[in-house]
Amino acid sequence: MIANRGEIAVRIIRACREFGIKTVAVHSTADAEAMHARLADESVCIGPPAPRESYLNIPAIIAAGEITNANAIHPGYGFLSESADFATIVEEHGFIFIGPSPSHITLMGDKIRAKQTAAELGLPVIPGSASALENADSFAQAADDIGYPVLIKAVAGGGGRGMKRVDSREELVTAVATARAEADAAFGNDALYLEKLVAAPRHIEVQVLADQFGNAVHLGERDCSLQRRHQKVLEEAPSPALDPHQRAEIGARASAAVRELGYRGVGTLEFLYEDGAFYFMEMNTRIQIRVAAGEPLALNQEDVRFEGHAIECRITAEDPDTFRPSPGTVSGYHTPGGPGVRIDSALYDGYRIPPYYDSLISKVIAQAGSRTACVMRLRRALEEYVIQGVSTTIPLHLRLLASTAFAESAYDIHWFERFVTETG
Ligand SMILES: Nc1ncc2cc(-c3cccc4ccccc34)c(N3CC[C@@H](N)C3)nc2n1
Ligand SMILES: [Ca+2]
Repeated sequence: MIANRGEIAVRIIRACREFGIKTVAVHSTADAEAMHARLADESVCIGPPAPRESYLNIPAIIAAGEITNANAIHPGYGFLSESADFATIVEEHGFIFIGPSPSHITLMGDKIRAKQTAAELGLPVIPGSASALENADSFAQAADDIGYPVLIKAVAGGGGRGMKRVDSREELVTAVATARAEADAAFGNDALYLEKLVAAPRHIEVQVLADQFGNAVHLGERDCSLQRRHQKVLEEAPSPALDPHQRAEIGARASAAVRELGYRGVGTLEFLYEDGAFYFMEMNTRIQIRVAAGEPLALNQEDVRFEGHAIECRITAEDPDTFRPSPGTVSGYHTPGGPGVRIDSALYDGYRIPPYYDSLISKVIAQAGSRTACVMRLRRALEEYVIQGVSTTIPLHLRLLASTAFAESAYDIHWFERFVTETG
């Protein structure tokens, strides 16, 4: 059973069908005609459109698993995928949770413990306070030790929420008070800590694969620096910023850390990268169906080859200049094709994009022998893609691919937000 919707639910259903695994979809009343509900072997309505009454409604999701006799629940990403409570309840009800263990989710949800664990595993971490800080004096002392500018972060935070940049001693007290109130409101936990600000980094995600027999390999990295308000806009592999030596080095450290952690499954280790230095940020983990079935890895690091280039554009149903959401009926739909082009989407001709959920509607992925060829192929695919009836960010992606900064891969995590402001 897939406790999710949209393109990720479609992708999971496709993977299951190729293994001959029966699938159950859950959907809100707004998603009764959605593709994931149609593709699955069975589909169960779990409530009204509001996420807290449907895709975040744990009792309704568990009940759907019970009445369909599901034996495993896959959370996808977002929604309940990083909720330790959900993972625990799923396992308590006798379902396999196809995701990280509740203890791993809890560990990675506590940003201080996650950093301590990463450091113990030999990963480079961002200089900062070893624990949460209480009063203004301890913040002032820690900030003087670290050196301004510093970043105040919520221990229970993540995804960019609850971070506050502080450039001088004068701003510190107010910033701490504001950050504490925001953390309490957002996470019900006002614990804060301090880190040295990494001013203009790239965001690099290293993919690792491990089985429970102690084998772990890394599958290279994705550069996810092009983002807006913590939503990825475009991802590419390999990162244009890394040379083969750096790739091998950070990959080896990531797979060694996962091996040491005794972790099994597919995992992503997120790093900030600046001036040749990596800094561990967080670890996202998934369990692949095969590894969940307990099969040993069929490959070792020497078998892993890095060839060519791949770029993924994440298309949203938003106005390409104002980013105002643009739900509505897809009145005409034609997907690009040809060699090296993949479309991951739940759209179809006549589909009604609901206003209740996040605006990602499609991922266009191009692969080619070089970055230049990949950009040409991706542009051709985006120009071929027809989505009528709603606004999409396809024009913005074409502008991004045509920009000099992109061609020269001269961008950091902040560049895209400036680019849309200047050229919007
Ligand atoms: N010490 C220090 N310096 C700079 C940082 C910059 C970010 C950050 C800030 C803004 C956008 C980002 C996009 C991708 C990755 C990181 C960011 C950051 N994040 C964003 C979400 C959360 N994973 C941590 N932490 C940082 N920490
Ligand atoms: Ca993450």
